[in-house]
Amino acid sequence: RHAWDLKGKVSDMEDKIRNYQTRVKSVNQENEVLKGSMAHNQTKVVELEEQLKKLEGQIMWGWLLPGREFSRSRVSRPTAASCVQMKLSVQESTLARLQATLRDTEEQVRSLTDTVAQQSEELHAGEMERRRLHNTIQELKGNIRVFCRVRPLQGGGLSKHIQLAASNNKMITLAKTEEVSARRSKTAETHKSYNFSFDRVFGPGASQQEVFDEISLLVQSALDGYNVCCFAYGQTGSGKTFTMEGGEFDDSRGCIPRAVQQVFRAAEKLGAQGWEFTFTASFVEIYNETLRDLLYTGKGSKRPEHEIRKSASNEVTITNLSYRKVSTEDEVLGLIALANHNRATAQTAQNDRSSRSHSVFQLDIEGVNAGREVKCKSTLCLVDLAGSERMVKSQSQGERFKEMTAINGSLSNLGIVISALANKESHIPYRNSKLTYLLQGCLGGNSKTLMFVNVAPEPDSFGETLNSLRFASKVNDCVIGTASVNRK
Ligand SMILES: Nc1ncnc2c1ncn2[C@@H]1O[C@H](COP(=O)(O)OP(=O)(O)OP(=O)(O)O)[C@@H](O)[C@H]1O
Repeated sequence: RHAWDLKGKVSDMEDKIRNYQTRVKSVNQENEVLKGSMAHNQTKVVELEEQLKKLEGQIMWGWLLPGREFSRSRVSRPTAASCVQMKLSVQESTLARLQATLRDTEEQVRSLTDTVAQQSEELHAGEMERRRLHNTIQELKGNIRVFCRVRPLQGGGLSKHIQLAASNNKMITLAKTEEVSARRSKTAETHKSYNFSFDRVFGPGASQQEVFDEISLLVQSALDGYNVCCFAYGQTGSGKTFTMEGGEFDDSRGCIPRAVQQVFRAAEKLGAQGWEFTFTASFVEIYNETLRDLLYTGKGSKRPEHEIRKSASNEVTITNLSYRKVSTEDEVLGLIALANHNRATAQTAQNDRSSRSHSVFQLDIEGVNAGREVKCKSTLCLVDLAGSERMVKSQSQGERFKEMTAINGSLSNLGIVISALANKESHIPYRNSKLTYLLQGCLGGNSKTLMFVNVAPEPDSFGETLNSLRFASKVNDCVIGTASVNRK
């Protein structure tokens, strides 16, 4: 392949991965068959050994008490003795046969054990190779990706000012026709259109499953030991929460519950290859540059304050935050429900608060393959950002002004951090906002980042949509360095 033929390389890699997956599947099946036949043989060995013992007992019995069973019969002693002799020799030859079978079976068990060990070695090598190939594909696709998602109009369909390219699912055009005053109080029409292209554009008809299919590869990367951060950006009501959390029905579930399901299912499969995972979940809200624990269950009056801290090993933690060890999908879903309850309580106290706060769900993943002394550690971070509308539109005052300043500050700092990372600047201003400070482990060189830009299709959202798409396309232009796996 030519060096520029990234698509070709991706498709080669995908073919390779498919081959590996088929091989791993068939090795797994062979393994199962071998294990079954080994168990069968082992039972047979036990049976044979028992038979052997019985026979040996009988022989001993025959030697010690020759003719015992014939003593009361009418058969004469010499005949009885020769009968016993015959019986004994039959038993001795059976014994010899059984001993030979036993030796054969033991040999078979040994060779099956060797085969199982060799196949589990191959399986492990296959898994490591799958991880390498998977990561190469992710790197070819880019460590920062931007997806655009257009929400359906209230009554269905797509508004006239938004056009999506049917050919490649990657382009979106915003078009506007305006009347402008011309000479002698006449008016003229001007037509303006703005084109944007992203890694993927989802139209209003895209299902939650279709959207998740695109990010599930990144979720796999999180299990393979890479930090992954996925966030939804867009104005209030554009579909961020729907994309991240989704609705209550099975097919309307969003990225967070689907990602959690994938993580637990994949971890269970890897368990068969000796991997053991531990998961820690946390859920935090950033409102007006203040952190709030969404998994807090204590008294409202005793809510602690939180600070972001960075350890010597550059790990970001939050003081007094609930870090919950979880081991099943249901436990995490329970925590998400608790977070929603906590958010709803704050929402009643302050109208529309959730639109004006960022919510950050983090799942810390630690994997150990004790038999092979391999470890990996990563964080999957899924963020529903605050509404991105500009200050001018909301004509904010007082408390609202403070909120808008905090939101605009943190969102624009997010853009600054991403572009500083892309430009490989020596100083990355993570500390300028709580959001970037908290996300610093999941942004940048050692991570894979995905941004959703959510778009509302209503004509009166034109300005905000244009603004969001401009921000997203700046992020899209960033190429962030190669992610490295957190493996020991
Ligand atoms: N793709 C979609 N398909 C169907 N309904 C959607 C879609 N996206 C969003 N909606 C609906 O549109 C409404 C607004 O969406 P949502 O609450 O997700 O927006 P948001 O950007 O998170 O807003 P906020 O900033 O207020 O939290 C909701 O009723 C949601 O169910």
